[in-house]
Amino acid sequence: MIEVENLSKHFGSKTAVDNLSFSVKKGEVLGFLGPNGAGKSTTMRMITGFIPPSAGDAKLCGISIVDQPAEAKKKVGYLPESAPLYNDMTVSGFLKFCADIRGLSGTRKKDAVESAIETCFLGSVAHQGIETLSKGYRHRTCLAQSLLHDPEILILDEPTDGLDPNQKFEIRQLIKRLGATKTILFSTHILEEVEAACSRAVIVDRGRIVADGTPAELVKRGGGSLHDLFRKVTSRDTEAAA
Ligand SMILES: Nc1ncnc2c1ncn2[C@@H]1O[C@H](COP(=O)(O)OP(=O)(O)OP(=O)(O)O)[C@@H](O)[C@H]1O
Repeated sequence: MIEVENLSKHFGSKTAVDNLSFSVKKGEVLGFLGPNGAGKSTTMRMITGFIPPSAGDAKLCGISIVDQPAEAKKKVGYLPESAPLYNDMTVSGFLKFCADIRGLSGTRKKDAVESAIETCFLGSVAHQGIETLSKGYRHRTCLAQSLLHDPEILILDEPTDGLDPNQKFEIRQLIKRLGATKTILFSTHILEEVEAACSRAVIVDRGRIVADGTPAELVKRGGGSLHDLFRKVTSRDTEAAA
């Protein structure tokens, strides 16, 4: 479903992503882990076509994001790290606006907006201004926009970042539920999320893969602790920035 092939990104002399290759099979929920600055967001931005790779490619349902970006983007819903929202719109107004951009109209647009509102539990705030929403609802509104075109693939950049424990739980449950029908790649700093929501995880460090396996395999490799494995295979942020 997602095939990342020798993907690299250089910003000047800085190599953010270094010849990365991995694949995510249909129905997998892959956790994308790594310390700050490891290259997770940059990888996700390249896979979703927001920035061009310096080298390599990513295929979404077999379609190259480099050669056929418009077609490939149709296959994917993306929740960026700092998702843009229009504060002066209502939730449903914003989702209708995003549906327009996705090229949906008529009944398809109405159904898509209703379905995204229902899936993300936004019914009670659908007609409320985005600026008046709590962080959790704002977050779910961002997530809802990524679902409008019913993509086969979801790429979520730190979907639980900044949420309170109840909201984190809700988003994890939602990811698990969406994972029943979609292929999901999501980044997180919360290692417990791997066991709670993922069928597989990849740990990156300095733009390279340093571990890849099921949560059980990774825990075993860490001698019973995913935290221990993470500390063993990744560098401190002071080193990573060097
Ligand atoms: N536009 C840019 N210009 C220059 N350097 C960049 C740019 N975007 C990212 N970088 C650098 O690339 C490296 C990887 O950044 P990236 O945001 O992908 O890491 P990350 O794993 O997502 O980190 P975090 O967990 O903190 O979000 C970092 O050193 C970062 O400073």
